Amino acid sequence: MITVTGLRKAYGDVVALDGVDLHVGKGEVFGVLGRSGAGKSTLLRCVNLLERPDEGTVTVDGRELTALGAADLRRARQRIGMIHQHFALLSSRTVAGNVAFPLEVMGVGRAARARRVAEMLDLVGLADRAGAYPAQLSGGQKQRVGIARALAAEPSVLLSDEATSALDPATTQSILALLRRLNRELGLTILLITHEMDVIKAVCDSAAIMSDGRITETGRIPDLLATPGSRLAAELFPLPPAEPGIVTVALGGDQTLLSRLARAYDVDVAVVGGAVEQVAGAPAGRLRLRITGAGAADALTHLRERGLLPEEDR
Ligand SMILES: Nc1ncnc2c1ncn2[C@@H]1O[C@H](COP(=O)(O)OP(=O)(O)OP(=O)(O)O)[C@@H](O)[C@H]1O
Repeated sequence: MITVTGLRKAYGDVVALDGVDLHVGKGEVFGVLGRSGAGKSTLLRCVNLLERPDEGTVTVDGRELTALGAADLRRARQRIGMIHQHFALLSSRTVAGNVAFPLEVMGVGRAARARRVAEMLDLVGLADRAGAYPAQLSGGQKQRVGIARALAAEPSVLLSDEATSALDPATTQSILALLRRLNRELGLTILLITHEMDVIKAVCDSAAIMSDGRITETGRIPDLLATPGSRLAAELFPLPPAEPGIVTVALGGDQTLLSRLARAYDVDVAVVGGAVEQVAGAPAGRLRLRITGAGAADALTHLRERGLLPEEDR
């Protein structure tokens, strides 16, 4: 749905993007994680061409944006919604007026606009606040307005620029849950940038780490958890150094792995440490295990062959 190749962008001597390749599949929630200054915002602004890259291509929903002229680009951009850290609402307009704004720009008629605004406010749970002004809303409500506005023109892609960074933890979780629901119900593809691990854990199917204008790691989160030396896995699920005789097992979608292992190989499996949490709605993480008994070596071979011993080769 989003493909970026060889993206470069410099501001004078500062190289913000240094050859970025990225692919976000249709219906995926994809998170780009990185420290301040890594180039995340620049990447997001290049994806909808608010910023023109010096080199490289950006393709969204089958159209190469970097090859379009101004008028075509304006139309293509309508298929890309965006939400912002500080909401970027118009303070002189009501909630309904803010959501209607992109539809007015597109020339949608009054009746269709009103219908669509009501539908969007219903979708984000703000039907009763249509006449309120942004100053009368909480941060979470403001971001819901931002989301309703971003989706008003029925985009296929939503870009999220640190959308929960200004919100408290409980509100953050409710906004992330809303994004996940919109992803499921509307099939919306979401590309988000964040510096928060919890955001990645809560909503993302896939993630990339960005550092100094480059993507250093990318993949589906369960795959990264099973990848030797993965920095993302280590940051998502930090574990102390392993002791001798203890193995680290990646836990992905297979929740009955350990009981089946114990039955099949006649081994005892002791959990001596680990970090497991809900990742995009399913349990995932890493476990530290001591596996003993007659079939221990075969059990380890079974895990190794399935690529579930990510720390073994390090
Ligand atoms: N308009 C600009 N003019 C000059 N330099 C810029 C501009 N935008 C970004 N930069 C520089 O490019 C680099 C990457 O910035 P960018 O904002 O993309 O990083 P980021 O990962 O989003 O960080 P943050 O989370 O702090 O916004 C930084 O060194 C930044 O100072």
